[in-house]
Amino acid sequence: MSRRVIAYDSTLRDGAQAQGVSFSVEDKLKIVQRLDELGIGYVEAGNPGSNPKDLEFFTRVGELNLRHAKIIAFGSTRRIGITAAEDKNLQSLLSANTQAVAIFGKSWDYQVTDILRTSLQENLAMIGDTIAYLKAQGKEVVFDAEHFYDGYKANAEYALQTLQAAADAGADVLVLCDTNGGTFPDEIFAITKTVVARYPLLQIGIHCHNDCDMAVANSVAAIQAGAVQVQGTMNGIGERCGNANLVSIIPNVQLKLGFECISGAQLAELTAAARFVSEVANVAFNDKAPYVGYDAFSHKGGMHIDAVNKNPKSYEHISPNAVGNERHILVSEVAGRGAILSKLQQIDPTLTKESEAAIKILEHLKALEHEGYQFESAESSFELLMQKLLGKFQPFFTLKQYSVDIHEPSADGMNSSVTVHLIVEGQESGGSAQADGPVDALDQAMRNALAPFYPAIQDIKLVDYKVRVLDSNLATAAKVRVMIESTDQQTNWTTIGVSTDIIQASWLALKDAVEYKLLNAGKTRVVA
Ligand SMILES: CC(=O)SCCNC(=O)CCNC(=O)[C@H](O)C(C)(C)COP(=O)(O)OP(=O)(O)OC[C@H]1O[C@@H](n2cnc3c(N)ncnc32)[C@H](O)[C@@H]1OP(=O)(O)O
Ligand SMILES: CC(=O)C(=O)O
Repeated sequence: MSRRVIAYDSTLRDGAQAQGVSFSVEDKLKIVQRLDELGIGYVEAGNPGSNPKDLEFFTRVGELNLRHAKIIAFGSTRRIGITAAEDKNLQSLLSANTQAVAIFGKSWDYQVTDILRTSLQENLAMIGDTIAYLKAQGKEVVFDAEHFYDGYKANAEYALQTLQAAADAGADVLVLCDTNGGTFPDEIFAITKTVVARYPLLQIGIHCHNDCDMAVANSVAAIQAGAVQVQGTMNGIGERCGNANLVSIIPNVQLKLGFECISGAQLAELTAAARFVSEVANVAFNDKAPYVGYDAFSHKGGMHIDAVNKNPKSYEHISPNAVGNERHILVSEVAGRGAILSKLQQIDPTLTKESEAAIKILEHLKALEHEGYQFESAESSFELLMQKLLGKFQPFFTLKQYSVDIHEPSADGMNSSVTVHLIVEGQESGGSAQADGPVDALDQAMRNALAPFYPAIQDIKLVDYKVRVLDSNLATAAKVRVMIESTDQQTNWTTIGVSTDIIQASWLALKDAVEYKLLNAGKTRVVA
């Protein structure tokens, strides 16, 4: 039977120590619920002695109907020279009313003398008294040995005495912390192995920080050395460079090392959970994140795409489905025919890699990318391009002319007036609009001209508009690339335009956005 590793999440405690992160009570409750659904064993949810928000959270978390996660309240050992019962922070910790608590204590001699400014003996008493007191209140106690690895390297005998004080007082789990994140995996492995051998009856845990970009590797090394509890945060958010990223650790230990951590069905929720937490934390999601990033299974090189089409294992270390992610085939100047074939076959199933059309479209794609287009992020423009080059597309409208008038100072914020003349269904149709920018006015004027013929375009909303200057050494004569993301509330799609004129680049991207919507709304215009 495979060994079980318990995932212990500290997103809401150590993650909340990340620069720029501040969770509301509602945020915390939502995240706890999601972590519970993911099968996380422990959720360290805050420090009740720290602030009223965390105290309120602990009064409300009982409303959730949790199935997996035990909620942990976190705090430090008692203050110097008082009893545990007299310590206000410990009283707050108890008021959180959780079944389990985590206590951190110093295990590096220098930290005791220089930071706590007390004797090594008093620190051992602080650890022992605190844990004994919490055990007497019926708590399950996790002891975080802060700076354990640095402490062990400086004074192994004392670092081990701190663990012994915790074990003697009845701690249920001894967690070895690489608090400064400066230790390497070989050291973590060797030191953890020594501790695991010393405490065969106690659970040993690992808590790593990412200051050398080693936190995941270090956590995995500790598990290989016998640790059974792994602490970390979702997406690795945390103090300084962050904590060990549970989103990488869980699939690593489960899929690569064969340990049991969460169920297969829960693992398939990992991508959605990681993105959810990032959204709630208001931290930009890392598209390059292993396992769960958008790019984790994106293939761009033509030879890679050809191989993945033949057998996904050729360039994928696991199936993206295992972690709830998906494969993306990117179309670009480094693609080959294999990259565009499946897209071409959706339009004309008779096409093959050897078809003249496949070769022609690939050449056209590469020429446009040389001009500044970038289709990997604008697949809708590429779909239209394929339709057009295959002679399958009949225009919904053609442009006769547009004129743009930008006037400053603006009257009531409307500085741009646009008139658009289109040919639709063989008739001329005009539209005009005023807005607080020329692109918005152009968009509205085009819709006004088209709405009588195609009411569906009223559903389209602009979600994002990005401009990138392509050859900046030409200053104002440079080409610009405009990318527009649109939505009709059901799907989102991105289109692109490139020109030396920003209005024309925007027009090209807007026109593609509307054509794509019309094409997909009815498909009536595609020639059979
Ligand atoms: C490695 C980690 O991430 S540990 C967790 C760190 N997390 C946090 O600090 C976030 C929550 N912290 C807080 O809200 C506040 O620091 C509080 C409420 C806990 C304490 O606030 P204050 O009483 O004003 O103290 P302050 O934060 O300035 O200083 C920390 C004190 O804790 C003491 N301390 C540090 N570690 C420990 C410990 N393991 N056991 C007992 N006391 C400790 C320090 O020596 C210092 O004491 P001093 O004031 O007598 O010098
Ligand atoms: C306990 C903790 O957060 C640390 O040592 O890093």
